[in-house]
Amino acid sequence: MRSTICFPVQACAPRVDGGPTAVRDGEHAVLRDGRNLISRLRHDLRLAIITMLGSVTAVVLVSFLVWRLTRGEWVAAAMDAAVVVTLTIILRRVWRGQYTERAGGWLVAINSGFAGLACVTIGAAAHGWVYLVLMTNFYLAPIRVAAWSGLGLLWVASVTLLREAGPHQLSTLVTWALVFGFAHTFARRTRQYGDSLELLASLDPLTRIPNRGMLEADLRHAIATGQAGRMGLLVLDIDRFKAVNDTYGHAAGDVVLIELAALLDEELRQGDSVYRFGGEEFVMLLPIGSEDALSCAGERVRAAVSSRLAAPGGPVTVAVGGAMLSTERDWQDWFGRADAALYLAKRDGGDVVRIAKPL
Ligand SMILES: Nc1nc2c(ncn2[C@@H]2O[C@H](COP(=O)(O)OP(=O)(O)OP(=O)(O)O)[C@@H](O)[C@H]2O)c(=O)[nH]1
Repeated sequence: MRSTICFPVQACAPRVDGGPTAVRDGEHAVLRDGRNLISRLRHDLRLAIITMLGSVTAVVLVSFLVWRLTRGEWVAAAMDAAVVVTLTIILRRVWRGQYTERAGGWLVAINSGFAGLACVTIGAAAHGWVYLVLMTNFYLAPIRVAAWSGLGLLWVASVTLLREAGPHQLSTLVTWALVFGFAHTFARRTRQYGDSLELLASLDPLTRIPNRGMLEADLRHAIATGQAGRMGLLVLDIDRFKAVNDTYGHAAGDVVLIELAALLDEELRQGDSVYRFGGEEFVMLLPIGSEDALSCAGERVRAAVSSRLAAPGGPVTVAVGGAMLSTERDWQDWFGRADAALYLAKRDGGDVVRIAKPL
């Protein structure tokens, strides 16, 4: 099956004239930013927790600040003000989509520091905050940062708690430790599930090789890192594959696809990658220096397939189209050149390699 490449729709240029329309555009932009933020808050748990904790901490600190000002405690008031300003900067950056992880780390440090300070200054009244901070730290920052901050807080809080020894203090200490342990385990499990999901999302379920999403990401990366003249792309399409399905059944077709993926995987050299683009079309991305070298690589793979791969009815062959990365800025343009070369290989009867001319 030939691939269909979708090109992005050209974005409309924004209006630059003044007057009432510009004011309305400004209002629309504010509304749009607001809607974007709400949608991101719905989908990004860490962003939602940073927003909730950051806002609540800022509001609580502002009330402390006012209280300290009325009592003339200037140094403490200045410290509160500094933390409120820091929190506001973090929240603004996070809402604009910048530094979520770093901001989370700062928030973890601020929250743990303040919870520890509160234990030292107001004692038992701050114990509820210790639970909250121990738990939320793991949603805000990388596990290691959260764990060390949590251990620091546990240490400070325990020292203040054990000034008076008794069953109440022991019970509080044990429940803090348990909350910390559960939050740590839960965060590790969640990260493992996240990693497995990411892996599943990047692999083709039938052939277990990287899928089209991975290919697009790698093509974009090659373009972004300036690999022009140093990266080549081969697009392979099985010849008359429909006949295999129609004659021997879909399951036999699936076996051919799996075996082809395994064979291409075996043919990879250092730095090469293979992907299933879709249907019976596969792609190889190779660090390679010229059209001639790309043609040789395509020929080697084509010959390997025709000599080693068989369907129930006989040998399987592939048509191969290739293109070196040139001045393209979009992966679709690069892929489009290789796909046009593949079209020529198909037109010439398949089981051949055609490489796109240099731009
Ligand atoms: N078994 C199986 N078949 C698939 C899969 N994906 C696509 N196909 C089949 O691939 C075939 C593609 O048919 P065509 O586009 O006509 O391609 P072709 O028969 O190889 O013809 P040429 O490319 O012109 O040589 C169709 O029969 C699809 O059903 C899959 O995952 N498993």
